[in-house]
Amino acid sequence: MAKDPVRVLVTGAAGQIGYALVPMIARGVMLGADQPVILHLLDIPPAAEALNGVKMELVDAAFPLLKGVVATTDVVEATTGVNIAVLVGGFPRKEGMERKDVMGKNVSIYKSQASALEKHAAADLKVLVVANPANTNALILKEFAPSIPEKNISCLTRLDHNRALGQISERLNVQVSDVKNVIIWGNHSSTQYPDVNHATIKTSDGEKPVRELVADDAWLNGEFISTVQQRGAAIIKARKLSSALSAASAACDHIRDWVLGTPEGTWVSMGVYSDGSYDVPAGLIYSFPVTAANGEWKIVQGLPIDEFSRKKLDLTAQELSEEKALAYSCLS
Ligand SMILES: NC(=O)c1ccc[n+]([C@@H]2O[C@H](COP(=O)([O-])OP(=O)(O)OC[C@H]3O[C@@H](n4cnc5c(N)ncnc54)[C@H](O)[C@@H]3O)[C@@H](O)[C@H]2O)c1
Ligand SMILES: O=C(O)C[C@H](O)C(=O)O
Repeated sequence: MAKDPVRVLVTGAAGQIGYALVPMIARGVMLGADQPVILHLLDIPPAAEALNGVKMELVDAAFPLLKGVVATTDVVEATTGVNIAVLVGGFPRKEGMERKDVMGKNVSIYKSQASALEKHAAADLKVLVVANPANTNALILKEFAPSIPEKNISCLTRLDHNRALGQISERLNVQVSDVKNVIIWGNHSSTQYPDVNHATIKTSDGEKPVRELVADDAWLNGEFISTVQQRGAAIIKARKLSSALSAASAACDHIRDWVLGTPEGTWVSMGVYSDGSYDVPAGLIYSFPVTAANGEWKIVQGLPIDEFSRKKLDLTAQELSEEKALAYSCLS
């Protein structure tokens, strides 16, 4: 029997990530090739005409899985009945700006969208915040939507995770699909800690540690980390626009693994509400290694953390605590 359609909201749908993301969702990349979807697209009035153009193209693409498109500038209409919300709407960082510069503009959007989602979305709503500052926007959303379970609110660090896989694959000239279990800890910002201490590569002799195969700790502890941390800025410098196709693809990976489950023996990185695991302060949205099954994620427990890593986990937690305070000061 055909499945009932899932309603997926994309905010900022007239923007560049939105333009890359909505066809992926309509093709089944996010929820599977047998899952019909109804797309809810929200943007603000100045972008209404462009948003309508996106809707026209979705109709023109004749996606078999796409059962309807609601394109609107009305937050209530956009959020009504949605099962999944991918929140991309906001102001992106431009060349030379730090994420903190976009804080004030964005957290107030997330406060108001929290209320709309709380009132109008489906009871099983899962939220992915993409717009920066992604962790802190997600935290504000959580705090201003107290009836949405905290386990249903997340932010995107899968792009950073995928970037780390990509760097290892390039360095060793191996298939990216043979690299797994890197971790992004902390903030989706330049303080994030891309950690390869538990990462492995599939070889003809079984799985081998990334550290052993790379055999260059100076690179792994230095340039590798800074390349992943600074990749967003490098894309902005090259494109004069922030990453879009890779962000859209990562958003699909994030929701797919959350809803359909992570492969056996594999974890991914998700920004989720901290419960104090790994001595990360509770009450932050922090990126952890997670596995998922039956639509629920779980933080991978018990990984040994060495002294080098500990400092980096703490540094990015510190930044998130400061962002939280700054967000509240912007809202008051
Ligand atoms: N977490 C990540 O990995 C990651 C990666 C790339 C980009 N980003 C962030 O994603 C966001 C979107 O990036 P983009 O390049 O698509 O930007 P963009 O400017 O092209 O698109 C943003 C869209 O949001 C709309 N918008 C603004 N306020 C809104 C509101 N209140 N409600 C609904 N829509 C609203 C704008 O009109 C615009 O169409 C930015 O904040 C960017 O920094 C995050
Ligand atoms: O760095 C940015 O602001 C853009 C985005 O978050 C990215 O990681 O590409």
